[in-house]
Amino acid sequence: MESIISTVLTGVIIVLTFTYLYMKKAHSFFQRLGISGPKPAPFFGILPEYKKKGITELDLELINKYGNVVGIYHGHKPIVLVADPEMIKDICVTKFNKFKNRKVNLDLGPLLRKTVALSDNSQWTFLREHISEVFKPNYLEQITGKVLQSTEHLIQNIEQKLTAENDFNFQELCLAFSVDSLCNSLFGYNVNSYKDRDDKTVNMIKKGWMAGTAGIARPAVACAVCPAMSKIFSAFSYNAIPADVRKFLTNLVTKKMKKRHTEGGRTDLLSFIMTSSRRRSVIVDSQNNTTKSAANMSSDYRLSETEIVANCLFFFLAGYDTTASTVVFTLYCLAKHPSCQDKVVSEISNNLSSENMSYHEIDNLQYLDMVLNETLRLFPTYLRYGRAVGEDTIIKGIKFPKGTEIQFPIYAIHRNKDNFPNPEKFDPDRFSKENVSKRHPMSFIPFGAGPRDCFGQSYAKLAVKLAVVSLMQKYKFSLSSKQNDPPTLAKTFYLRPENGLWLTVDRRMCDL
Ligand code: HEM
Repeated sequence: MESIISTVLTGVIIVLTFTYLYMKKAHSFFQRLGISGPKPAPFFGILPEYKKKGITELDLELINKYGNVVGIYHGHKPIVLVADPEMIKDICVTKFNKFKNRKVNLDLGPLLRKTVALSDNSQWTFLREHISEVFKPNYLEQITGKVLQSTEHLIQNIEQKLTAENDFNFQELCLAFSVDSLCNSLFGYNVNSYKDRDDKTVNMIKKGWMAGTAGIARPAVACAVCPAMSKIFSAFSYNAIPADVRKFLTNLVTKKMKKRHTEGGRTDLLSFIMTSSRRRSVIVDSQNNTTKSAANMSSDYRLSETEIVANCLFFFLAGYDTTASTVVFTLYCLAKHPSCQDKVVSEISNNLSSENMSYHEIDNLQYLDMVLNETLRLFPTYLRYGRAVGEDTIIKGIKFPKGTEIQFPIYAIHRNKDNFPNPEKFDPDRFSKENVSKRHPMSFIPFGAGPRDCFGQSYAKLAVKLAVVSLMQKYKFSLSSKQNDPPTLAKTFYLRPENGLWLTVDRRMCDL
């Protein structure tokens, strides 16, 4: 008995000693590179701080205390936060080829692996080239009417609410607008999901969104604390997107593709993606591991079906919450600053000629653009983005070893007084042409930067502007007494108000 106990004890001591030595070595990474940062908590590094403070407060604190380059640990995984605009330019633009990919520490499954955002090197180049094209103005012009249909639903839902009260939470309404607008723009599926809460397509998309965003937090933490876990997840074929969502979306997209293939004549992003992919000469379906020459294909499209399904799903992961929260924060800023709201309203009434607003008319509203940029400066709904170091590189005397992960703390960069004096103040004039030209371009990066920036930004800006214009034409907004000011921010990866956003709505005497 005694010998069993002593063997077990010896085993435990050996395991603990190895774990301790591993942790010590992992947590000395930044010391060896001469990069400063907070002392990591054993095993978890900085992870517990996210729960306490949220990314926003934590990033502000870190950059204020340690400067524009900070070393932090997610569990045992080192991450360099870079907030220096010149270094951001080097990493994202000038030396892009050395920092082309994102660092993926957990394989999210074969479907998400085929998205532009999570693919690497030549697969990324190919996907990006074909898919990003459909977000160019000539295509967006054709889907403007579809986004407008979703703004009509938004107004119907507000009118319904106004029969009972004029004080309500806009977060839910705008989330519904965002998913409706994406469904309509992407597949021509015109839905009012705020009213029709049982809509199966929207519910499946929301389930996929939840699984692909908040749902990956725990597995990601497990891999950060114990890197060997990523192998275990792979061995068990971990898939971030539940099987029923994958099956539903695959059926939906392939059915819609067949219809477009046989009938044609659609104006939605899916049709545009199919057209754009025709130029591809070789088709690789990595799920089936097959390669075909496009010339031998009888079908009309050239991206594999799985690639198209994956990227359609990703548009919801990337655009659903971010677009909705941007509408909500813009309304909040305008409600809080009535003189800016008046300026937006007079710009609309002076410049918009017809009921049916065109892409170009909306794009020409310069003051609205300044308001949106200033909102995104204060409330960048995507809080951090990152790059992996592809080869050892020295920037401004700091060595970035190959394989290291870099993240850019957008919220802290936008609220740094060196970039934006008096940073807490809402002042759209910061985005006048003259003022923009005086600033470093990388001090404002709500959509990332360089060849791998967000190509959905043109769609997101169009959707937000159409929603804001449609609402301003009908209603006047002020802050509700139920709304705390400034709004408490949720401690999530995407920026959103914690308890929704409450606004008071009054009908304008006559529509603009
Ligand atoms: C206000 C809304 C949005 C914000 C704030 C936002 C922000 C961002 C940011 C910061 C990145 C990382 C860029 C980089 O690494 O340099 C990104 C990437 C991306 N976003 Fe967005 N996004 C928004 C909406 C959308 C929408 C609506 C779509 C698609 C319909 C979209 C699709 C993408 C894609 C595909 C990528 C990856 C690009 C690549 O890896 O090449 N985003 N977004």
